[in-house]
Amino acid sequence: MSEVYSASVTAPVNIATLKYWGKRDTKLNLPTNSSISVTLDQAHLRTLTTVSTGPQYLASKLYLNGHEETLNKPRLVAVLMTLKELRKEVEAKDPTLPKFSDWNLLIVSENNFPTAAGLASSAAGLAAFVTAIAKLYQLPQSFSEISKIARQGSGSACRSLFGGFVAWEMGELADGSDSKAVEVAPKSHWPDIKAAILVVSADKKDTSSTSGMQITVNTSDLFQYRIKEVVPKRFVDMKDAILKKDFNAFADMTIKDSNSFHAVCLDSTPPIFYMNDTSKSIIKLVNLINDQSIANGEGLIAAYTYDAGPNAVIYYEAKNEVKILSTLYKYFGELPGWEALDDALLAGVKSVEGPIIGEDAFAASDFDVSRLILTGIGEGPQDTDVSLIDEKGEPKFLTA
Ligand SMILES: Nc1ncnc2c1ncn2[C@@H]1O[C@H](COP(=O)(O)OP(=O)(O)OP(=O)(O)O)[C@@H](O)[C@H]1O
Ligand SMILES: C[C@@](O)(CCOP(=O)(O)OP(=O)(O)O)CC(=O)O
Repeated sequence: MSEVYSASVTAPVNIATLKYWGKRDTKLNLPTNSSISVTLDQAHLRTLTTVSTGPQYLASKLYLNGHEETLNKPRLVAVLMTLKELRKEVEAKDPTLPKFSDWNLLIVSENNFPTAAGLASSAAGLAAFVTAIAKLYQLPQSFSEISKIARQGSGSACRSLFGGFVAWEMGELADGSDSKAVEVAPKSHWPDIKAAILVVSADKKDTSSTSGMQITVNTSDLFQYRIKEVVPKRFVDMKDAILKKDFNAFADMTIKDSNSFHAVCLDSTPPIFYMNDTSKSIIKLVNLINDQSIANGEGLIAAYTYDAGPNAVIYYEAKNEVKILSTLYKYFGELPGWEALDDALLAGVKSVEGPIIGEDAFAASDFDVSRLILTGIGEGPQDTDVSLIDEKGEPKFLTA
C-alpha cells in the first residue's frame, strides 16, 4: 500500500478597513503601506484545503473547486519552495522523519463562496494553502512567520493567518523579513462586530488587484499623499479605536479609507473603477442610516467598505443589528441570505415598522444586488478532520 500523509485546515476571509494598495517590491509582495483588516466568520466564508504527500505522487497538483489549476505561477512556486526549505530544516534536525521535502504534493481546496469576485478568495485560499502545508510539514514557525510566506502568495492573505482584528506591518527591510501580519486584538476583544456583505456582482472583475495597484503606484499623484501622509497616521489611530472599541472612530476611518482607496484608483491612468452605480447607492443608504443616528446623538453606526470590486461590506455592532438589518430588509428582503439569521432575530428585523430610511431617495433599479451574506468577526485558521483527499490519496470533491 502507498504511503499517504495528509493535513486539512480551514482559513477565513478578511476584509480590510485600512486598505493595502500598492507594492514596493512585486517579487516579494512587499506593500507600500501597512494595512488593517477584520477576519470574518468561517461559518459563512471559508476555504477548506487538504494537502497530501507521498512517494507515489509523480507531480504536484492543485485542484480548486473541483478543477485542476496550475501550480506553475511564480508566486505559488516561491511559496512552495520556501515551505520545502523549512521542511528540510525540520528533517535535518530529526533524520527519522519521512523526507516530505523530496516528494510532490496533492493540494485540494474548496471555497464556499464565489472565487475571484472581490470577496477576498485569494486571501482565504492562500492562507489555507500555506497553513495546510505548514501543518503537514510540522513546521515550528509562529503564525506571524508563516504569514510572510502567505504574503508572497497574495498580500492580503497574510492577514488571514489570524482571527479578530489584524494588522499587516509593511516593514522596512529589503528582504521582507519584517513585513508580516500581527494580531491587533482577538475576536473575543470585540465579538459584537458584525458584517453584512451585499453581493453586487459575482462576476470576475476587469482589473485584478495585482495589476490595478501597480497602475496606481506608477501613475497616481494622489497615491503619494495617501501612503506618506494619510495611512501612517490612520494605521495608529485605527488600532487605537479598535483597542478602545470606539465604533464611531473605527467607522469614520473605515469609510474614509475605502473612499481614499477608490479615489487613488480613479486618479490612476487609465482610471480604475471598481464601484458601480449600485455600490454608490449603497453608500448613499449607509450615509442616510448614519445621518439618522447622528441626529439621535448616537454617532456612526454603520461603516461601508469596498475592495477591488462593486460588493459592499457593511460593518456594524450587534446592538444596532435590528436597526440596520430592518432597513436592509426593506430594500433587500427578497434576496437569499436572510436564512443565516436565527428565527428570533429575523422576526425582530421583519417586525420593525415605520418609514424606510431613504424611502424617497431610491428607485428600485438603484440596487442590483444578488445576495446577502450576513456574518461577523471570526477566528483564524482552524484544524479540521474533514478531508478532501481519500485514504488512497485521491481527491474527493465535496461540492463539485
Ligand atoms: N482555495 C484556494 N486555493 C488556492 N488558490 C486560490 C483559492 N481560492 C482562490 N485562489 C486564487 O486566487 C485567485 C482569485 O484572486 P483574485 O484576487 O482575482 O480575487 P479575489 O481574491 O476574490 O478578490 P480580491 O482579492 O480583490 O478581494 C484565484 O484565481 C486562485 O488563483
Ligand atoms: C483592495 C484589497 O482587497 C487589495 C488586495 O490585494 P491582493 O492581496 O489580492 O493583491 P496581491 O498581493 O497582488 O495578491 C485591499 C486589501 O485587502 O487590503
